[in-house]
Amino acid sequence: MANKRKGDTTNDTGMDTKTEVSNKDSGSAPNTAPNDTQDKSTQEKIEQTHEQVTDDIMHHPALVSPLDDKRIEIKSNLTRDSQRLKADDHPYEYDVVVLGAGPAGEAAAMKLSKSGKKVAVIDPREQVGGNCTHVGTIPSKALRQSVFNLINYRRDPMFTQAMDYHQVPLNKVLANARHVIRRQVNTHTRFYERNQVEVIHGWASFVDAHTLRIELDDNVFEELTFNKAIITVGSRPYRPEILDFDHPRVFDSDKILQMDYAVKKIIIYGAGVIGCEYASIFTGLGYKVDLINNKDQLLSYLDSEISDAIAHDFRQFGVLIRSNEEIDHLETHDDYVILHLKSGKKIKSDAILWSNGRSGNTEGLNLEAVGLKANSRGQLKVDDTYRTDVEHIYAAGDVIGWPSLASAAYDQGRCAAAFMVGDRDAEPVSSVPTGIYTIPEISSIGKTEQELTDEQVPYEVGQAFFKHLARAQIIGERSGVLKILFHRETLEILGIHCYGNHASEIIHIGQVVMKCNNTLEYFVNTTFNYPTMAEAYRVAALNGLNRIF
Ligand SMILES: Cc1cc2nc3c(=O)[nH]c(=O)nc-3n(C[C@H](O)[C@H](O)[C@H](O)COP(=O)(O)OP(=O)(O)OC[C@H]3O[C@@H](n4cnc5c(N)ncnc54)[C@H](O)[C@@H]3O)c2cc1C
Ligand SMILES: NC(=O)c1ccc[n+]([C@@H]2O[C@H](COP(=O)([O-])OP(=O)(O)OC[C@H]3O[C@@H](n4cnc5c(N)ncnc54)[C@H](O)[C@@H]3O)[C@@H](O)[C@H]2O)c1
Repeated sequence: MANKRKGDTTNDTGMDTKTEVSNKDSGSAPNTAPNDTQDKSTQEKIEQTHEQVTDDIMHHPALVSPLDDKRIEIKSNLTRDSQRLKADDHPYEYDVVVLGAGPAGEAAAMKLSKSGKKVAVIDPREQVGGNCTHVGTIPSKALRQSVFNLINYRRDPMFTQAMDYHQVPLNKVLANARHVIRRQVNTHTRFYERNQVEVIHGWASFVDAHTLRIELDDNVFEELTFNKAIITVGSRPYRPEILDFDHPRVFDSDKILQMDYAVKKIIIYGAGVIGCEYASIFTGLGYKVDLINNKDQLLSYLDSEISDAIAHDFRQFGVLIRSNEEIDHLETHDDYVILHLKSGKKIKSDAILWSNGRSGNTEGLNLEAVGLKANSRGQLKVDDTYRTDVEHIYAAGDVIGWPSLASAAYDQGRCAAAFMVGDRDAEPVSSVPTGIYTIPEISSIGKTEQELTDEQVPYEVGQAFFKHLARAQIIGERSGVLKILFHRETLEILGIHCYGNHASEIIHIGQVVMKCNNTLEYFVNTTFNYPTMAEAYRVAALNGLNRIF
């Protein structure tokens, strides 16, 4: 539970108490003030709130809801007025500075603030949320949802006939994503405001072990001093020198969000998570896709049955998977590109999306000034407490490499801060589920069949195919499977692998059961709602138990 501090304006439900006062003023809440003194103080509070509302509008003119033109209520002046005392004994301006306002930075800042530290978060973007909100997880998932809806409309005979379906440019399909981003920014801005974390917009680089230089604008710099720092600067697409990303037909996962023309055919180079998710998005939009994989299997770290299933479905939807291939060079023309592969193959297409890896954003940090060095992918090495080789500097999120997921980045940031403030129960992030938002989704936790076979663990498999589940039939899910791998003697659950829509949600039921050290019998001895997708666990468990003799 967070420490409640003087000046904290949130109550225990997370609601803003000043907003409640404002509601009373507008007559929407019952007036229960019992005496004159309280009436007077309520009136003062109302006036203060009105002053603050005007102040907020002046300082955050952009924070107006796009849907109803209502000002987003935030408490901007709390940060400016905060008279927070530094908890630590040191001569610096801040207890901790956090470099980067993505999920890792935000979680670190919230934990530090709630532990009573004076914190500043620095990020060059005008808005918080990091690459996750602006170019990564959020836009790609919102885009996927729009495409998913489009696919369902097209399958429905009622709409197929009514809709004159043409190829739509990607940036048009992104309209919904823009709303989601805006809402996410508003939500996260309030978190910073309410937790009195100062957000400074600029590029940070180290001057020495306790000083940062911030580029606020072109050639406008400011310096600040700090006792400790957490580096959460995230990552960006890796751009090999042989490609010209300024060319209008050459894209990476950031630039693709601006694609303003429709294409018929696209090459996706790199069949990792980003490449596979975009293969689903593009085929959903009706594009033909050449997916270039430098390995022999798609997403080879997945259970091979699941990996085979996605490859099979991709082919059905018009993706041509080219395995064990490597780029030689790319020929660019005004309205097409030709990819030359080392195997001698040539592929002509309207555009190319390069989705082969990411690099940590450490280049501009002047790490030498603090005695740190990033690896060849721009990533920093940390120990189990997220501490770098320099004692007072920690790092979390994409910049430390594995697993490079928003889900884990948030937990890593919080844990890094917890270790920094000396929480006894802090634990490093170790077990992370996979959630891949292809169409259909893939999600898994624990070991794969290949791993268990290599380790000579006597396991058994329980399966449930979605097509047999009542709920799946009702909602029209035709493909999908849930696989539970369990120890055939102890019935311990060793791995859960799910392929099909809602897989990324379904997996968490199994994750909890695993985490609580329940065996496969839990799913048989527990009554599930019917009809649900969760019923897949009961079906799979029974299927597995029937294999035991
Ligand atoms: C297309 C795509 C889809 C994805 N989908 C998913 C998904 O579905 N699920 C999932 O869990 N993960 C997904 N990810 C991964 C996820 O987005 C990242 O793991 C996550 O954003 C990492 O968070 P972070 O806090 O480490 O950094 P980021 O989100 O990268 O934020 C870092 C911030 O630091 C700032 N910064 C950089 N340099 C400096 C500097 N010198 N000074 C100050 N600030 C600086 C950056 O501007 C940025 O705002 C996806 C990624 C991509 C690219
Ligand atoms: N749903 C999700 O969870 C989701 C969705 C999209 C992206 N992501 C995250 O984004 C990250 C990037 O995904 P991806 O598909 O681009 O690639 P990837 O990390 O899967 O790697 C693709 C290939 O590029 C190579 N590579 C990686 N970084 C490199 C670098 N800096 N220089 C040279 N080669 C490099 C890798 O070895 C690999 O062969 C992944 O780590 C993934 O976790 C997650």
